[in-house]
Amino acid sequence: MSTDSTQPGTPPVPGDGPGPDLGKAAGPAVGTARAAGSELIRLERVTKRFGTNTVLDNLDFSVDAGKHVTLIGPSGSGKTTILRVLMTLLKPDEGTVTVDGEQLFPAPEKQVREIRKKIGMVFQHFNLFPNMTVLRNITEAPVTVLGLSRDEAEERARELLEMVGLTEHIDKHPAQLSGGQQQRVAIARALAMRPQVLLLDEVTSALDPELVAGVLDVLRDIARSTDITMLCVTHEMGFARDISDRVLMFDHGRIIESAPPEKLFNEPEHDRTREFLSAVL
Ligand SMILES: Nc1ncnc2c1ncn2[C@@H]1O[C@H](COP(=O)(O)OP(=O)(O)OP(=O)(O)O)[C@@H](O)[C@H]1O
Repeated sequence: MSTDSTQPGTPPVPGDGPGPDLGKAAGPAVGTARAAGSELIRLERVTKRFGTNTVLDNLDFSVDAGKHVTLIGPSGSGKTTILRVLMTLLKPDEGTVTVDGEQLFPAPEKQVREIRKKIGMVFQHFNLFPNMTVLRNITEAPVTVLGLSRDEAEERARELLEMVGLTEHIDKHPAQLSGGQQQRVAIARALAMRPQVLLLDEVTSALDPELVAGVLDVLRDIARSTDITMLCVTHEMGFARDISDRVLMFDHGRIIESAPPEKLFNEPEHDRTREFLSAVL
């Protein structure tokens, strides 16, 4: 299937819009090259329950390489749970999850580790190592997990810090930075692993309002100038509109509407989507 698909019952919406222009990638290489258009993530009939609470309900969707897909919907509808399943932080009760053609549950530990290297995640709370400098925060995993030399890792880190506009803060510790700056370090740290897909979980929710725009601008730039696949959970509808090839509207653990942003935001088909958008826009 050449476009991101949705669960059965959701009408397919033609046209994901243009994919990223792979030829115009400027700045540092942030992802691992992967044929655009091939399927990178697939969830099939995924159900996750916490006790009697069904948080993901027989969910099907896929994301093609190079696409930017955004999950929106009310609080508690299961958006973050999807990202946590992809990160193998949670195991679904039913269904299959495939990343780059390899199944995650069950999978041998070595395979899980290899799949995890293909996935970068940025969390709501930046989760930086407080005792390490900015540079060390970014180089640590490439050195210890990927086996890069420290010189190679530092060269990559410097390119990424330039991209997120933090070159002059390279030797500082997280506590010396604003929340927005810390989040930009977290973005650089995720990209330093050259993941195929970047998962973004409400990355601006913990920031003071005046710091939100700087972080979103960095992410817009990454979306525009690189070929990385993005799966974002966000309450920033303007951002979702700007960067997404497809927006998925969640409610009660199901995708109730899936469409390119211009369609979903301008002409939503479902009453629930209209109701949600009128509350948040
Ligand atoms: N570890 C857990 N144990 C029990 N319940 C959980 C756990 N994690 C999530 N839940 C519940 O699962 C439901 C979905 O949570 P999730 O965080 O995925 O929602 P969300 O759509 O991302 O919400 P928000 O927009 O507020 O972040 C919620 O009812 C939440 O309370």
